Amino acid sequence: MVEAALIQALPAAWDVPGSLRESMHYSLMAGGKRLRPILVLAAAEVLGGSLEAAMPVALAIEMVHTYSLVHDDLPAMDNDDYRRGKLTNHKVYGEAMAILAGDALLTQAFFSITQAHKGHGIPAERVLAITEELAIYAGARGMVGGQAADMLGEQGITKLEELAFIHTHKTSDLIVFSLRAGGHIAGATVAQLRALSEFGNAIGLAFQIQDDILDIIGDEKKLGKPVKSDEKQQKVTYPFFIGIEASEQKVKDLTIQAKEALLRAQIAHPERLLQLADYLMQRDH
Ligand SMILES: CC(C)=CCC/C(C)=C/COP(=O)(O)OP(=O)(O)O
Ligand SMILES: C=C(C)CCOP(=O)(O)OP(=O)(O)O
Repeated sequence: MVEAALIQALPAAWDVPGSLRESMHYSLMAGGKRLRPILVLAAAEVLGGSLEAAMPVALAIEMVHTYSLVHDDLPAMDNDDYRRGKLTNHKVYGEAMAILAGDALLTQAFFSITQAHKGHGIPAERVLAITEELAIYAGARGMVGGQAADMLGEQGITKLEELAFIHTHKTSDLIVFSLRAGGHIAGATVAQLRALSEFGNAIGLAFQIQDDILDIIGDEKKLGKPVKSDEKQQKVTYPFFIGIEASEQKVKDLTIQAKEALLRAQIAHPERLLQLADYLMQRDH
């Protein structure tokens, strides 16, 4: 469903310069795992919300995530040549167009969110809450702040708490947003939203630690991006601090913690989200 909707997210009728459209389309359709949009849909589903109405928000978060990866790969940041098994955006379209494609995807995400109200009748106050939360979780107080702390910290991080701050904002915040946004679509209560946040914070941190473990022991072909990239950039990660075995244990503990948070909330059928937590922990791709 997500793939089919993403293909239509940039209508041909829109008057957009050709190479900008191509550059946006290239990264959006490069075939990621679509984890964040799936979390939006799953959170809406477990709370009895409509998947169709959640879709514009699911697309929005994939646009924000894709922009963040296009910019993360730039020479000024991680300077990576491959992403999702293909050449990175700037390697194909040049740095200027990669920056602009990222900017345009971020802006387009806010347009997409409005369509949950305009096209699907989700009450304006819920869509307003989603818009406000996207600005917070993706911006300076969220993902951009986490990325900035990552860049500023690079080799100077000496405490696990500093690393946890980076991971929480760089990675968990978009995951938390995705879950809460699905909750808002379905009209979640404050307690349910809190449980979704706790679940998201725990699986988000587990996901980033797993990503850093895979950077050491993973298979480049399965991952679609170069391994040993953290070592090359001398990045401080959980495996660097506490070793691979303790990091693997931490991923397991966080997954249990995430599931417990969800089970404490009054959600009749949380199965879909519980399955996703297990999938993330076991992922090797
Ligand atoms: C505002 C910006 C640019 C945010 C980027 C956020 C982000 C999660 C980047 C990927 O992290 P990573 O470098 O740990 O992952 P990967 O190994 O996929 O590059
Ligand atoms: C936060 C991290 C670790 C960046 C990569 O995210 P994903 O692993 O979800 O990337 P795609 O599947 O979307 O390419």
